[in-house]
This record gives sequence, structure tokens and C-alpha cells, in this order.
Amino acid sequence: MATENTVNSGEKFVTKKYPFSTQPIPRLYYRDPKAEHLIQSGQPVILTGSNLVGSAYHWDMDYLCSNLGCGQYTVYTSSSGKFKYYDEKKMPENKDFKPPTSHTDMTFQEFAAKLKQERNNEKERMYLQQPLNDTVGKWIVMDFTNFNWEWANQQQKTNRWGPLTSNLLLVGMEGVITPAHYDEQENLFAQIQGYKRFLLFDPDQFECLYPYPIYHPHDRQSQVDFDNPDFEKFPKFADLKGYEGIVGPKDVLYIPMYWWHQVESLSGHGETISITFWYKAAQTMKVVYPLTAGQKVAIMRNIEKMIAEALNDKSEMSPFMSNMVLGRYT
Ligand SMILES: CCC[C@@H](CC(=O)O)C(=O)C(=O)O
Ligand SMILES: [Zn+2]
Repeated sequence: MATENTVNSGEKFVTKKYPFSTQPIPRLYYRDPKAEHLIQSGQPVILTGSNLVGSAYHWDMDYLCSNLGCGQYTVYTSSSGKFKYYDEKKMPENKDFKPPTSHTDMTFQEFAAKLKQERNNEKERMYLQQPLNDTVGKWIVMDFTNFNWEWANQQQKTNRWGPLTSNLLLVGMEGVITPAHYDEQENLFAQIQGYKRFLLFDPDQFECLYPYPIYHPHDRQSQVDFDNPDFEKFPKFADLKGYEGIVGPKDVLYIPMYWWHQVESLSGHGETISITFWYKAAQTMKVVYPLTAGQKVAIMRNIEKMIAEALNDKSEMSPFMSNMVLGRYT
């Protein structure tokens, strides 16, 4: 099922229809006090006019081929078009886990050449995901240096975020999907080329999205297949409520920590090029009640970690957790 979306610029997109309701992600000028307030209160907002990566607006495949240098870039490949993240460090404890994607390192030029080939056969989808590092050419360094760091640093300071941990360069084929998950960092998501449909869900939707167990390689990812939800196993998925918006070139989306998001690179507008700005959590000066939904997710994660370590046997987790709550708290 698909519906047609039209965005502010009048661009039209066909997007997948899902069995849950969404309301628009607010879209505001970055200097609008309402935008500042949303960020301070940990609410998502699409910001216009920030020029956060204004010095990179001219980045396209040719420019990146000519200026990214000959460093190695991690390129993920998926036959389903979905790129569900998995933590390789958790694979040894999960012997029967089958990674849903493969990845190889290659130069950007090799990636661009493969992209041209793959465009034809429509089978494999590819997604380049690589932190910007010192292997890039001098023009990229200059562009990076000229990001609107004054504004980004001001956001970091005003919202008491921790240090900037990474800027990830994302170059996706049309149609690639990053399935629903949450991250434990604040994220200023800057879009350079192409259009991405974002579905966002408040951390209080945790009970509708059924994340994998914390020791699973897909920790932080939803177990629900949005295209074919198992309502038997995940009944509350039917009650899911979300936000939705299309992020285009020059937009910056603030994704608050613990907010779930699914991201779809839309077709008809070429490869998508994005850069993330991930910041560690704000320093919690003192606990204020009532706790936020995100804080409750952090508590649940810490409890799961403690129990998994104490039991030291993954097969004991399920009976232990059931005994602890079934018939007592349920
Ligand atoms: C590897 C990061 C992928 C990104 C989503 C997307 O653009 O496909 C995301 O999930 C994030 O920025 O947090
Ligand atoms: Zn993410």
C-alpha cells in the first residue's frame, strides 16, 4: 500500500502506508524560539535555514568521488533493502544469529561505480555508512571546517549535551530503509542530497515497539516487521502513535535521544547524502520527577544488563523475568 505525500517545496513522493497513525513532525526556522524550545524539551523538530552543513550543499557523487580521497569506506549490502543495525560484538553469545546485511570496505570511487551497475539490476541495495576521518581530501576538510559549528556548539552548550562523538557520512541508494530503532545519543541529522521520510516515535511508545533483548545483536532495534507485523506476538503495535516528516536538502532534523525512528530514502530523487552529528547525553544534574519516558528506558536497560550479568546464562533470562512479573505485576 502506498500514499502520495506532497511537501512544502511541492515535491511529490509515494510512501509506504503503515497500520498506525502519525502526525507531522514540526518544521520551523532554526532561529524560531518555538524550535529552540522543542529542542530544549527533547522533542523532534525539522529545522530550516541553519546552514549547519551549508559548506557541503555542493556535495554530490562526482564531487565526493573527486575529493574523498582513496580511504576505505564501509558499504552495507541488503537484498531486502532494509539495513537493520546489528552489534557484531554480541554475535558470539547468539550462535544462531544471521546478520541481515553484509558489509565490505571499498574506496568511494568503487562504491560510486557499483552504484551505477546496481541501479540497473534493482536487486541488491547498498548503503555507505562511514565516519568522516582524516583520510578525506583537503577540499572535504575545508568543507567540514566550514560547517556552522558556531550554531552546533551553541546547541550543545544550551542543551548541556555531552561531547560530539561522530559525524557519520551516509550515502544511500534510493529505497534503502533503516528500520525502527532508537539511539542513546542526541542527533542533529543534516540532509545534503535527496529526500528521507522519517517516522519518529516517542520513547513512551516502547511498549508498542518491542525492542530485542539487550544482549541480542539487534539491541535497540524493534522486533516488529512494519511490512508484515505479527499482531499475535506484538499486539500493542496496533496502538502505535508516531510523527512523520520528509527531510530534504538543507533540512536538519533534531532526533532526541531514545526517540525511535525509521528512515526511508525516497525514490525519484537520486542517492541520499546525509551527515549525522551525534552527541553524548546531557549531564543529569539532579533527578526531577516524574521521570521522562527516556529515563525509564535507561532504567530498564540498566536492570536488564544487571540481571543478564548476574544470571550469567541467557537461557535463564526469560523464566527469570517472567517469574518476576507474571501474576505479580501483570
Ligand atoms: C547509521 C545511521 C542511519 C540513520 C538513518 C538513515 O539515515 O538511514 C540513523 O538511524 C541515525 O542517524 O540515527
Ligand atoms: Zn538512528
